[in-house]
Amino acid sequence: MDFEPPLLESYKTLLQSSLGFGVGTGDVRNDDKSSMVVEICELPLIDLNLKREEFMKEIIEAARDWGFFQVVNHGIPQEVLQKLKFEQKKVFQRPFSNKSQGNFLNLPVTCYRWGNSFAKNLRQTNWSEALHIFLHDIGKVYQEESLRSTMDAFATAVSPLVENLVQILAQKLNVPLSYFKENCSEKSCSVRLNRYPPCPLPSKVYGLMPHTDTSFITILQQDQAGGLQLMKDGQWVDVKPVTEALVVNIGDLFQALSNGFYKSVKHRVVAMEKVERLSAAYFYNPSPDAVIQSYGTPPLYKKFTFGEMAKLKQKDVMETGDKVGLSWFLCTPS
Ligand SMILES: O=C(O)CCC(=O)C(=O)O
Ligand SMILES: [Fe+2]
Repeated sequence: MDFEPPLLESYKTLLQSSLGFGVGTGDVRNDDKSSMVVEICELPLIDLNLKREEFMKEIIEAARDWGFFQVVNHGIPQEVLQKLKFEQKKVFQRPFSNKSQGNFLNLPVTCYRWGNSFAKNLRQTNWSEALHIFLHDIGKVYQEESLRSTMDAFATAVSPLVENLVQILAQKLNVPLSYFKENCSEKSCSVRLNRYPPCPLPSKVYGLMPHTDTSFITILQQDQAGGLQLMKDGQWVDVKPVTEALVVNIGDLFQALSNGFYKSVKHRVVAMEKVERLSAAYFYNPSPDAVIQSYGTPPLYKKFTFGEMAKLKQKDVMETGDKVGLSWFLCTPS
């Protein structure tokens, strides 16, 4: 299994110190009272074949109340999604030495991530590996033609869906209709392929640590393994996989733009002992110089550029293992 990243080895010190001090239950899934109960519940499931006014209303309500929803009849051919899964499985089976050395697939060195080298405690662990590719870099993967063309087909198919969704969400606000065309492009959006290997200590670490996405919105394809959870009314809730559905979630930028009307909700992936899990996320981001302002009175957040936010995030993650995110820009700091 020379493709597996040495996750256990990398978390050895954190695991040993947690055992030594016997912190709480030692189970990251129950790391605060609010997370003791995990309910199985179904997110709003929205059919994009309904009348436009009907699904628009459902989308706006779900983004406001949940920050998450699932869509069916989304227009992405199942064949593209299945092919992506196949290619994704294949690419992660390349030897770890190959994946982790710079220039993997002719991509920038930061494209491949495994575990979390900044983790300061077990709540910041990721039992996973990921390939994060900006759309304008997909062409660089020319030596792996089937992976390149499949990622290209995925990005091309998701693009009209994501543009449709942001227009619907923006219509409710006073955001100029040209806002997204002017600020978001191929250069700024990205795809992240995630792989969660089976984990021998699923109660000690996360598959993916709790976080909010920095994007405007994220479109996610998850497989049937389950494990994705979101925070709803102070409790962790399972996002049960629905065949042929895609998960959509609001990111920090839309929360800011909507003056807090739409919610960027914390989510995480629990580690699983027996099964491998794959997911693919499409992040709809603006260019670094895009100005994000809160459309609402009084504004909750000061104006900021996406570049400023990204820099702060990087600094916070390096120093503390986690990001502060939008709170940096609150008009009245909490
Ligand atoms: O794998 C998942 O289901 C979630 C992935 C995710 O939250 C992310 O990549 O930001
Ligand atoms: Fe996420």
